Amino acid sequence: MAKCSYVPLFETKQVKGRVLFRCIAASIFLGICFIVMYRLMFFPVGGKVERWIWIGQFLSELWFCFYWFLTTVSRWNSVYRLPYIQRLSQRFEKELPGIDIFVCTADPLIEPPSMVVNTVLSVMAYDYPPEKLSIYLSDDGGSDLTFYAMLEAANFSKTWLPFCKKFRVEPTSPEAYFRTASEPLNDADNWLSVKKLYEEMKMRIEATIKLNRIPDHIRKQHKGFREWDFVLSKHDHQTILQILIDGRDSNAVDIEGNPLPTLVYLAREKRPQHHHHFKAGSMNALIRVSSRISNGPIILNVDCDMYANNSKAVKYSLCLFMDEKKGDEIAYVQFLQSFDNLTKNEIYASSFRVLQQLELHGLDAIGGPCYNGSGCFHRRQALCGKKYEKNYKVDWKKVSDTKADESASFLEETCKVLASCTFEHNTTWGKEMGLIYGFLVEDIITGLNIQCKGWKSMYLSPERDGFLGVAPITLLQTLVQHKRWMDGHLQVFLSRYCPLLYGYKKIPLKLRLAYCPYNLWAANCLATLYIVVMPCLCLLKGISLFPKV
Ligand SMILES: O=c1ccn([C@@H]2O[C@H](COP(=O)(O)OP(=O)(O)O[C@H]3O[C@H](CO)[C@@H](O)[C@H](O)[C@H]3O)[C@@H](O)[C@H]2O)c(=O)[nH]1
Ligand SMILES: [Mn+2]
Repeated sequence: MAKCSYVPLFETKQVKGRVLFRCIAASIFLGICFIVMYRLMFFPVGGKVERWIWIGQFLSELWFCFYWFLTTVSRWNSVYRLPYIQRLSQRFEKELPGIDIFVCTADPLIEPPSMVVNTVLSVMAYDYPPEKLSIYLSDDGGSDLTFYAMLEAANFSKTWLPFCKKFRVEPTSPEAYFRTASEPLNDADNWLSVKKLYEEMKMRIEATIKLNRIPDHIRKQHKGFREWDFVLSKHDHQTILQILIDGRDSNAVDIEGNPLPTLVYLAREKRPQHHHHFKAGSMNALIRVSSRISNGPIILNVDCDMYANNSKAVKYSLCLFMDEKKGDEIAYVQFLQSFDNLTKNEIYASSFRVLQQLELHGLDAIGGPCYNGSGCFHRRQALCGKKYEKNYKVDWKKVSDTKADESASFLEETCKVLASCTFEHNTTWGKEMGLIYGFLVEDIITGLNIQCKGWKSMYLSPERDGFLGVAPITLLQTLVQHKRWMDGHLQVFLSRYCPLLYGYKKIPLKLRLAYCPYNLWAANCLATLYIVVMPCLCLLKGISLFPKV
């Protein structure tokens, strides 16, 4: 392609309202100056207790000022990206790369297989050539119930994919779609019959879950069930790998004869004496297994509780990765995460609106958003630990066709070792390669590490949300999640990966500072507790905190 004909595949725009935001920030800064002046000028002279309380308050206030400064860094300059998928289709019609999609699930009781099925079907139905999509489900629950649900999904996809195309279904999760859509005027019979098929499938899955075992007549339907004869428990079993749909097989077609995406079920080996490293461990096993089977240069990671809500998301992300000028330095493209179970007043602020709609756009302007675990497209090489080198260029023609040519059963057997407990021994998996182990927020630390290797990341928030998930909505769920995140972030701050030090000379200072409000989220509790408790105690004791007039 001639260089002079370069037309960008995406544009970067400034978020509106910056001037207003900066005026408000300036006024807050002025307020802070007054507070500091007040604390210094009216320092109590009499009374030892008063003096110490005063100092405590002053320190708490200084902490909040510092925290405000950190958050302001990430909000100062916000940008958003505008991808042009028409240009992408025109330019790369034949060279679109393979996409490997990883869905993680861990427990059939907490994450019901009927939900997992919906997530898997939603990503199978992306508006993208199906022969270039490979979906991998990692089942850390090692459950034959989840495996059975995947068989049902594989079967239903033969109807669902052509249906999505015909009726331009959005969202492509059947549960979410049928919840709100009503039948069209034309071809209502067909529409209703597919809805019925879906409901029957859902009922079959739920009945099996209720039964809590796979009935014999179903067990006979697939060779894969025989694997469970050797499963001792969820924490003690061999690798189970089954290619449920082999996209390379010319017989793997939907009811209209179009090819289907590849669908793979993986339950990596688990043994009580080996640490499994939670989601990071399962992602790393998926990276290795997929590299043998489909080896897509781009990997999408979604949690099983987050379905694809925008069928164009793959193409949107490719507009960024494949842009000739700016694409080659991007390691990952994080999508805004939204939730479809939010309560009206959202009393626990479970959707993290300020983070999602403001701060991540700000981070995007100063080096890139963090990796948030779900709804994120990765460049395989960057995720596998490659450092960014100047003038690194991808030849999309070369990487677009890298599938294995061995038979599915051969692949099933030979890939098992890649997901075994001992495979990672004496390797850099979990340290330099793949997702990093040992942190409660493996996503954040992995994203930071990738950025420190010279890569950029970008943030996408299309008008129609890319992904919709399930947020905690009860107090208990919220406390558990927030505590885990706070712990995880503080752990990052206190580790050798502390952005301020680890990122020195690797990422911009602004980005290092912008990571800190999240890392120091837990540390806020000390100042907050002081400010909340002390004045009340003083009131009870009759200690005056204000200057006498
Ligand atoms: O041993 C495990 C534990 C969890 N998971 C999966 O990891 C995902 C995230 O777990 P969840 O309990 O839903 O955590 P959330 O707090 O909702 O997840 C957010 O925060 C996590 C880090 O704390 C990230 O891993 C997630 O991607 C991010 O969406 C789910 O799909 C799980 O199935 C596994 O695969 N194996
Ligand atoms: Mn979740």
